[in-house]
Amino acid sequence: MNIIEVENYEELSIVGAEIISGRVKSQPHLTMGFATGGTPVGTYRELISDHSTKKTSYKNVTAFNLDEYLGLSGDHPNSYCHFMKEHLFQHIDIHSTSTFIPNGLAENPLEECRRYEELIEEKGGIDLQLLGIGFNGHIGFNEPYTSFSSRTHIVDLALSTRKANARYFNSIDDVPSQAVTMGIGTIMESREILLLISGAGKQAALSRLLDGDVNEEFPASALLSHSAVTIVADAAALGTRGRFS
Ligand SMILES: O=P(O)(O)OC[C@H]1O[C@](O)(CO)[C@@H](O)[C@@H]1O
Repeated sequence: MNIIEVENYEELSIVGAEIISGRVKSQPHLTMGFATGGTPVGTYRELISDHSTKKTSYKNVTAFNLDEYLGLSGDHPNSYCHFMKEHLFQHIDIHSTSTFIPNGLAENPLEECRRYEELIEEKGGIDLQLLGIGFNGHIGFNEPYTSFSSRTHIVDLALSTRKANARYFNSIDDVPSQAVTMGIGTIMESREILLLISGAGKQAALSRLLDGDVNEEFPASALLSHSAVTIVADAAALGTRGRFS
C-alpha cells in the first residue's frame, strides 16, 4: 500500500486529480471507476480545471460509478447519477453513452445488479477505481460484514451511513434505506485503486486500516490484500500517524 501524505483537503484534491489525469493521459481508453460523497468533490473540481487548461480529454474514457440509491431516478437531485453530472461529467468531454451508474429505479433490482456486473466485464474491467471511505470503513456502500467476495448487490444502508448522508437531503427520513453497490469482490478486481481520506472524522477509520487487520467487520480492510492501492490522506485524517503531527 502506497501512502501519500498531504497537508490538507486542497492538496489532497490536487494530488488525487493529478493521479487520475496522469492515467487518462497515458491511457486514453482508460476505464475509470468513480466515487461520490464529499471527499472526491475537490478532486473533480481539479479535474475540470485540468481539462479546461491542459485539455486532458476524456472522449475515450469509460466510467463506472460505485453505487446508486435504490428508489431515486437518475435526475433526482440526490441521486449519484445527478451528482456525477453536476460535479464532473457535464464539465468534461466524456461521452454520456460511456458513463455507467446503476439504475436506482430498475424494475428488477437483482437483474440490474447482474446487468451491471456483466457491463463491467464486457468493458474489460476497471483500470483505476477511485474510493472514499465511510466512518465505519465502508467502501462503495458495502457496510460492515459484507463478504469480501461480494459482487454488485442490494444493500440495506446502516443508520450511521444514512445519518452521515442526511446532510444532502431535507431530513434523514428522505435518505433511501437501500442502495445498489459494486461488491467488495468487484472493487478488488480493479487493476488499481486510489483511496482518498480527508478530515479528523476519518482518523479512526484510517488508523484501523493502517493497523492491518483484514476482517469483514471492516470493509476497507479488504484493500490490504490488493497489490496496487494508493492512499492519499491529509494531516487531519492521519492524526498522530502522519508526519505533520
Ligand atoms: O466522502 P464522504 O462524504 O465522507 O463519504 C464517504 C463514503 O460514503 C459514501 O458517500 C457512501 O455513504 C461513499 O460513496 C463514500 O466513499
